Amino acid sequence: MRLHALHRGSIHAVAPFAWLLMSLVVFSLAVEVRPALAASCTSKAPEQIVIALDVGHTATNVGATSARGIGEYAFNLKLAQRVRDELLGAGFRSTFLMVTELNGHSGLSQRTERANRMNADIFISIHHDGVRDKYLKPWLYEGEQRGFFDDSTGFSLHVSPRYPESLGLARIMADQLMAGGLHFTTTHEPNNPVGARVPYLDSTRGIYRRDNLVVLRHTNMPAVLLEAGVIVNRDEELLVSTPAYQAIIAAAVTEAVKKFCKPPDAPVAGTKLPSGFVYLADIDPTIRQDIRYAGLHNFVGRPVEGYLANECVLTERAARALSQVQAELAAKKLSLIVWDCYRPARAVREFLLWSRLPRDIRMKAEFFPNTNKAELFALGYLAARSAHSRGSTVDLGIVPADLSALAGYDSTASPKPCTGAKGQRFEDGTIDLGTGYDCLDPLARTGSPNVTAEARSNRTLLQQSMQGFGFKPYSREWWHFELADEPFPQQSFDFPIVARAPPPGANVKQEAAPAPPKL
Ligand SMILES: C[C@@H](N)C(=O)N[C@H](C)C(=O)O
Ligand SMILES: [Zn+2]
Repeated sequence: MRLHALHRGSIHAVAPFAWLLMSLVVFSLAVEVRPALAASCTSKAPEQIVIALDVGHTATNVGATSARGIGEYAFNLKLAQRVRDELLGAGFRSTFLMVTELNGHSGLSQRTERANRMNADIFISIHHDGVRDKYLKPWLYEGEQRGFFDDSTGFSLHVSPRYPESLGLARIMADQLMAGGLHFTTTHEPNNPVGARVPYLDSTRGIYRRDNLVVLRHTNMPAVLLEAGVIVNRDEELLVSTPAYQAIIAAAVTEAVKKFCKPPDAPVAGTKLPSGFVYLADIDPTIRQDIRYAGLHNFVGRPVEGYLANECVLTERAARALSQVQAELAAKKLSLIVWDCYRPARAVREFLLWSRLPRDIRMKAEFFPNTNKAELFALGYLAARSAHSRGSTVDLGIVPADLSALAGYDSTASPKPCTGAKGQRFEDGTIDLGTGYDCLDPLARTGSPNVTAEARSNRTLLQQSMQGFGFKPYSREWWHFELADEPFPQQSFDFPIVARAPPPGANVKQEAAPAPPKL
């Protein structure tokens, strides 16, 4: 992929390529996370799962040029054919190779329209990586002047943050690629000038966040762009062309599709919760919910592992106690809002891994402006064995009962520190509680004298309301409460949070998938 053509921040630097840039980006950048859906393929037999394999670039607009002068398109086509054969061989009989002739924006729209029209379950765009032209070093190959860059190696995966399912697919794919012995590239990190300079969605797996790639944003299905290797690297160009390398990629993609569509441990919507657990919405639908770790607006800046739905799951005992708090607050024309409830142990592991990556500080400005990320666990803002995983702990605040809609989160807007005064920090609709939620800062200490008198009194109201029904507060975080008499005091759970079953009697229509159009 031609990198200079993809990075918004480099418009001036790449003026000659502006037309190409225009063709690859869309300018409506407000990011809205769509509700997590179970992958549509989980309920289908392999031969019914429609897979659109998009060959990146075109025969006349070839993308990056390899160290030996070959257009990226040729690499993409060959690899995509190899991946298609592997998928077909594994029983995915509805795999279609998408080759586009049109260049520019129309070509990109054509790709997404085709995939949408054919009701594809999965969209995978195959690419090979380059670097910005100005970082290429000259060399002579077979008498021709060529450009190379040997410092970059490895694969990368790119997804739009609007679709949590895409991130799920990318994570499985990255794991498979690494299990095949490949490593991911750090080329595209924000502070690496040679690459796309985009944030990670998962820095442990080489998954980058792409807000503005047409093929990822406008496809109506889980969509992943795979950069299979770096063809401006002289060794890697040779490596990616070998049947052995292509076989690893093909096997990894196929295995990822298998796991994504038939995950052994990923229950689909409506799967029964372990005994003793409930969906809070089934116990008290009046309690507002904004499960932050299921979306982008949290301190890691991405949906966290195990949070596949924006649903509060708790032990029944905790949910019933919370409902009593809610009834008491309703008399004051107030309501609870929950931000985190049961937390799968895998999410805690992800927090731990994330805290060890010093470069990933994208969310610092809002969530921990004054705290060193490496110390978040030591300082007690995060627990390595969290009470949340026992199912009776909840993070919550108070909103006016008549609050209409919660303000949307725009991840592209300038961050507002959570320590700012009400009106200056993110407007979460709560009464003034002194900081935003998950403000990992001394100001969030429940008894902090440094917040306004109104915030102190509101914290006291929250604390007294919760203590009245058996919850213990936590001195470091005004929003965190643990049920004292919890049913599972010694256990840590790790089941994923999935969507609730539709209410009984709901008319769920099962439509037969239309035959995919000929490409
Ligand atoms: C991170 C915050 N929401 C939280 O819940 N912290 C406590 C200490 C935890 O991780 O259990
Ligand atoms: Zn908490």
